[in-house]
Amino acid sequence: MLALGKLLELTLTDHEPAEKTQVTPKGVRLRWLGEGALEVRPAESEDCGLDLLLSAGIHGNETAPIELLERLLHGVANGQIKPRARVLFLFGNPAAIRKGERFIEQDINRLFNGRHELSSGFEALRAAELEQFARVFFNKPERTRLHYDLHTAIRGSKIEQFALYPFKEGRKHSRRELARLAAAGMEAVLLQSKSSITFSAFTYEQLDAEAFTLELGKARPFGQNEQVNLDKLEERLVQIIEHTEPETDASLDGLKLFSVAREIIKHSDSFHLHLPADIENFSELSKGYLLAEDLAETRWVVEEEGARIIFPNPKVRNGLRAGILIVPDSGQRLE
Ligand SMILES: O=C(O)CCC(=O)N[C@@H](CCC(=O)O)C(=O)O
Ligand SMILES: [Zn+2]
Repeated sequence: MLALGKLLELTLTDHEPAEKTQVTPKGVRLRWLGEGALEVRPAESEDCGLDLLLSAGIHGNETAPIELLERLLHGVANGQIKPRARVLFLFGNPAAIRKGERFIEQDINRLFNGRHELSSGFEALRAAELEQFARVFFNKPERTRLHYDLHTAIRGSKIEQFALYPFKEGRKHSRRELARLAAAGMEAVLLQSKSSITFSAFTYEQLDAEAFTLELGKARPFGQNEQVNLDKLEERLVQIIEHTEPETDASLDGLKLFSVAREIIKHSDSFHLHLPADIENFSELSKGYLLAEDLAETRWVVEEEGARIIFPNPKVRNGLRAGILIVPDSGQRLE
């Protein structure tokens, strides 16, 4: 296998490859762009016009998606996968991946869309660098742009695999992309209703990519991911890369849709979340339930019918989201 196919090994050992570009016997070009960043380019005659960004390890302890990208890259480097799309592989937070932690100083996934400029430290610098990798990758006109940012969650979930679809004023969520996600094994999609500071929000809002955060199961250390079944997603990603994807049925039968009712923001150290520590994502909360309290007698009471909670986390920094309250969505505003 070409040495550049070992991007994960290079990243884990903080090693810069001697040879930055390598070409497979079939004319597929692999180019190392920097730490944790590798571009794959098919021969011009094979290129199907899709630019696909695959990122993982934005949170360093979310290893199943990192292992998935490594398998795909090995497949490309040893000729088993025959790319017809340009693909950018990114490992988001190499220092945190090496330590097996979500982040070192601060959560990179709260530093996009300009937030890194208001901050400092290496995670802010890395967020700026990731934005630049994405900006350069998606700068070619008249090509289709797609970004999947792969994650796993801190806690168990009543719905194991789901996507978060960013929001931009005046832009509609695509039914076709949702059908593609369903075919890739996603059981639910959360339609965002406001701008955000995550990586997928950046590529969606600023680079005009179709972009998603994919949540794929529970975060576990390297080599302990046998409970995270990524077969359907892997199969679909190979088809997207090879341009052999079957036409997807545009009906969204079986795919659950949700929208954000409210983001729960932790304002102070007095923030208290009234949920059991082991509560699962998508747990239902009844109307009238006192979800959280904060200083100045702030109270978060559930008012919505059919409300559920995802990503509850009282340990986030003040000013950041400590959970998302979601409600079922009819899908009427899809394009
Ligand atoms: O399990 C959790 O609490 C967080 C899992 C995770 O990392 N989720 C992403 C979602 C990003 C998005 O909102 O698109 C995150 O919180 O960064
Ligand atoms: Zn994550």
